[in-house]
Amino acid sequence: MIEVEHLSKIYGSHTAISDVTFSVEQGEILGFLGPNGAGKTTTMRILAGYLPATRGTVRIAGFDVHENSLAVRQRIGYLPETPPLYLEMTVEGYLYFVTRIKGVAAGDRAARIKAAMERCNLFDKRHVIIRKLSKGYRQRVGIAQAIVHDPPVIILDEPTVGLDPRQIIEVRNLIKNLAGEHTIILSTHILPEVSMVCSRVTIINGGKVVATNTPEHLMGELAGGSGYELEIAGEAALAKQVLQNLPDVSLVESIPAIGSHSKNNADRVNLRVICVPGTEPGSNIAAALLRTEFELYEMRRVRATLEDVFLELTTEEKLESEISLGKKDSAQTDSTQTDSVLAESGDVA
Ligand SMILES: Nc1ncnc2c1ncn2[C@@H]1O[C@H](COP(=O)(O)OP(=O)(O)OP(=O)(O)O)[C@@H](O)[C@H]1O
Repeated sequence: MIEVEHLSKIYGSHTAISDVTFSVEQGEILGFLGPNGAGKTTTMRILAGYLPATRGTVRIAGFDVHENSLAVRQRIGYLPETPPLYLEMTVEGYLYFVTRIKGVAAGDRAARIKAAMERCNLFDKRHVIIRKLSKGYRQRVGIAQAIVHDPPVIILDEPTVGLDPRQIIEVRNLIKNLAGEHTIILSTHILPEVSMVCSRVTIINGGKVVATNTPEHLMGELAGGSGYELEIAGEAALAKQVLQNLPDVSLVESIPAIGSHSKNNADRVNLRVICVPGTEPGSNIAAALLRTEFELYEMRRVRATLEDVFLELTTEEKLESEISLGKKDSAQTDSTQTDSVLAESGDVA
């Protein structure tokens, strides 16, 4: 439904995006994720036909954005970072105005406006002047204007930015409910938004696409899979040898004490076992330890998160050649660019 190929945009001497390629299938929600300045808004504006690309092509529903701009505009709904609202109009009056400029047939307008207001939970506010609405309601009006002509494709640029946690949940639910009937591309720098709302994600950094896949695949493959943390009594070197020989175990390493008992018992050993992505050798690990008469005091699952993937792909300095579950902490400390992303993700999760 959306095909973006080798897209570049150069502002003067500054390359904002370079060779960006991805596609969005009919009915799916693609998250376009990247840190500040990565090129998200530039890409969204080119997709929506508001900005010409320097190089590359965008096709929406089979139409080239550059060559068939009008046909594309009729088929997309676009919510820019700042919704284009006329503050002195009522909600209903504004949506009526939008249906007129989007070319909705006169006989269909009332029904389309009612459907959009109901979808966005705005019906009770239909006679209210937009200036008097809260930011959350204004965002709903922004989404209503993007869907009022029932476009097959919806482009949303940072749709939850500046909203409070309750409004964020409402807007995310609204977006999820639009999927299926509509194809949606959603730009964001908020990690939980992607896991909660999107079926696939394209990660952009420094104007370049660094990964495209499902959140689950990215977490499983790129962040090195999941693992287990163990507290046992016995000799660390021997335990490592036993565990390293098990199928589906890719790495065994010592870690600092994971519980207070560990700190108070000199014979306790703490280990992290990293597994081959997609495998679950937990029961084999426990059985092997008990068979070799190690005492097992604690065993817990550690899963890689989308944050691990995001940090790995968007942190300027590569930390180590191999990603391991243990790298997350050091990555968070080293990355200044992604601190705000992580702080924000914590706020709203
Ligand atoms: N009109 C412009 N002229 C010159 N440079 C620009 C212009 N618009 C954006 N840029 C630059 O292009 C790069 C990408 O900007 P863009 O706004 O697309 O990023 P973004 O991922 O949307 O960032 P944010 O999350 O902060 O909105 C940035 O380095 C930005 O400074």
